[in-house]
Amino acid sequence: MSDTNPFEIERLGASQYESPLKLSTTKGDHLFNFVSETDRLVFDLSLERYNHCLNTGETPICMEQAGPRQHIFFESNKTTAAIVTCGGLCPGINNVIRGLVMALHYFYGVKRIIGIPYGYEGLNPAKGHGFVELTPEKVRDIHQFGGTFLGSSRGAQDVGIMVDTLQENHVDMLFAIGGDGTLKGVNALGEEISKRNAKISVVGIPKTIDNDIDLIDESFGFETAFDVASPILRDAHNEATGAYNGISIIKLMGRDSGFIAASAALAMPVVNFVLVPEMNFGLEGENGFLNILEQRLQQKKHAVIVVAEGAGQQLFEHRQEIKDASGNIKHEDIGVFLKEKITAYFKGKETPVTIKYIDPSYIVRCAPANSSDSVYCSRLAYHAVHGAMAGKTKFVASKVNNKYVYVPISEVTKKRKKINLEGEFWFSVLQSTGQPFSLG
Ligand SMILES: Nc1ncnc2c1ncn2[C@@H]1O[C@H](COP(=O)(O)OP(=O)(O)O)[C@@H](O)[C@H]1O
Ligand SMILES: O=P(O)(O)OC[C@H]1O[C@](O)(COP(=O)(O)O)[C@@H](O)[C@@H]1O
Repeated sequence: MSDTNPFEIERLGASQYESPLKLSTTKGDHLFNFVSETDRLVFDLSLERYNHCLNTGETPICMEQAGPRQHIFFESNKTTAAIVTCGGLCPGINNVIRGLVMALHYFYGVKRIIGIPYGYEGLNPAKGHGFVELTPEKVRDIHQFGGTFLGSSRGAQDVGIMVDTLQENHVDMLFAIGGDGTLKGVNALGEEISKRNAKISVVGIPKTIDNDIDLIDESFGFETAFDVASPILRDAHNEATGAYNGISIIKLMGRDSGFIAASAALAMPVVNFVLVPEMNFGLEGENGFLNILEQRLQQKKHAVIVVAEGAGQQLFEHRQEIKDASGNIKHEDIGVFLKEKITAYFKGKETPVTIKYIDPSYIVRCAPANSSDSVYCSRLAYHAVHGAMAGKTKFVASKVNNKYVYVPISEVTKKRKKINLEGEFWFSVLQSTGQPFSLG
């Protein structure tokens, strides 16, 4: 946020050009419904956040209504835009790329759009990836596919070198599609750009299937993730019921937050246990997971367990902290661990069980976006372009309390969003599964 007014989204300068936006209809041309620049709002605090601010005296977060501005900062036909995708894959990345290119080209007449290959690595010339020229023809069909058309990467790059690359290539605006790490990167790029007094707008479009970005309603692709996971759970249930004391264990992604596992279990209510990183559960003893599972088998003769990859890490005795190239902790394999523990437990009791272990993590992550996410991705992309063209910088385009808004990047990277184990969402999961409130 700017030093002068903590409520404002940063701007590169005063908007100077008339927006070229027009909508043609058979009834004649009419202008877009522009969002007034004086309509800066501190709005959309949830009741929970409102109470938090009241109790702590914290300043409410400024969000601006997203949408086209009548006066824009960049002269469209002299503008160069760049797009980069970083971090793990997620359904909908290609829809966002496509939406950005179409909006830049058709809404504003931006002629030069470059794709940065392989994440922030592509902004380091030493890596030799070059650039990809992006046109409407090139991106026309990419929304039909999962993954990212541009490629992605993890790992730190020198911020100074990246800004050098942007300046040397006359880039006016950079759109970075990524999660927590990417957005921190956008912020760092924005700081360096300000130091150099350069007029480059940097914009984040939050992406992660873990749905762990703070403040925003949901990250795109998250809904597709549990949509894709649902039939897998259905079939895992068929496997479990097809054998006497059948147990299916399905591992889903969720490094620090268990939203995919919990939502998938609600979407396909055949699940009996959901284990998420937010829980601190034990295996042994009367209330331990193994005993509760045994009771379940005695009553129903089958069980379906969904486990998020970051769950139960406290159960590993000699845990080594291994990190990926970006510094994210790589968790021990809780799925395989549970399978072994359950096998050993029932063997010790001479109880026959049939265990099926299913890990669809990467299949879920690289699926194409479903219709609902496709709508969301297009709208996010259009709003990101409107904000950048108006000269706003260091913001994310997103949806908060069901409204499209611009939020200062620094506000969404302060902490990760997690399931509130005292909240209605988690209680619904417990009610749906019949799982006890605490395990062990
Ligand atoms: N504080 C930071 N400053 C600059 N770049 C960062 C920062 N944190 C992460 N990055 C970079 O952002 C990229 C994506 O981060 P990563 O954590 O892998 O994925 P995600 O964006 O999905 O969380 C990586 O290239 C990483 O080095
Ligand atoms: O194996 P990879 O590609 O490093 O990714 C694994 C991680 O990526 C995710 O899918 C998403 O993580 P990011 O938000 O950091 O992109 C996590 O659920 C998972 O832990």
